[in-house]
Amino acid sequence: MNRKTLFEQIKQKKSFLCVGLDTDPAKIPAHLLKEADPIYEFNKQIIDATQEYTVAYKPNIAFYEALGTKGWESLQKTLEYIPKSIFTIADAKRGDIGNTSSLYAKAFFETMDFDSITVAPYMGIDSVKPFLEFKDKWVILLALTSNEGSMDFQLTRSAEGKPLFQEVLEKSSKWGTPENMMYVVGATRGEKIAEVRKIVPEHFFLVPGVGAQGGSLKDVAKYGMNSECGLLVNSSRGIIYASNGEDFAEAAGKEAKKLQEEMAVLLDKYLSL
Ligand SMILES: O=c1ccn([C@@H]2O[C@H](COP(=O)(O)O)[C@@H](O)[C@H]2O)c(=O)[nH]1
Repeated sequence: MNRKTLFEQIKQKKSFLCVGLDTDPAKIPAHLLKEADPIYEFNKQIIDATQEYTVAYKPNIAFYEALGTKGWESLQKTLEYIPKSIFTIADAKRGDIGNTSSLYAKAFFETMDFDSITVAPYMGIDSVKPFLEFKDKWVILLALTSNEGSMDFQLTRSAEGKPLFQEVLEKSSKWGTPENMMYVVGATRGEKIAEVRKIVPEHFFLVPGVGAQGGSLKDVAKYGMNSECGLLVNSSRGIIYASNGEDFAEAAGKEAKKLQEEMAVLLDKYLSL
């Protein structure tokens, strides 16, 4: 999917919500466990209940690969079930020497037809470039993550006082363009999002950390929105585990709707959509 189509979807749905499919067999409702593929059945019902409110789905690949062959099958079926108008993110956090990255790109962009993949920047340009060679596919590079440990490296400063995340943004933004590269920026970092926005004014940000991790949607919009929205805000557990009873899909739909309604207000406020 290209940037224009993504922005059209955001305007049409008045939403920049990404629903995270972090589907854990230990957390899905008991009545689904009798199904042949409980993970797929859970995802299918979550997708049915939330697709009206969301512009992206983000399966976290760890939850599927931990289950071996069956997990990969559930992932493939889930991907095929997601409507083509909705942006898909393989949250796989890959990146390796060039020839290996080429095969990761082939796995997620050709063998599976994801629109985008999260990539770690640590190994540098040759580990990222192979993902950028696919038309209308996206690299979502980790820039400033939502976890505590982001302080260990990302926020440490060079002798000149520049934080590492700034170096990553400045350098990597020359590898691709705002048409094929986004950045992960955690919602838990509040006003830091403004610093990132100054360095990369045009790029989309994938923003995890609202919901279960406590980040503020209002702050994300205030500090991060640009003229084409420029945000995909993810919530995983806050939506998909809103209930663990038979009403799980309905409860997920309600949570997604609540976030979409807040997003519609913020889009009106900052973009007059
Ligand atoms: O900085 C990051 C990068 C990725 N994630 C991922 O996003 C979701 C968040 O899930 P919640 O349940 O909404 O907290 C999850 O898949 C993480 O691996 C992140 O949280 N922070």
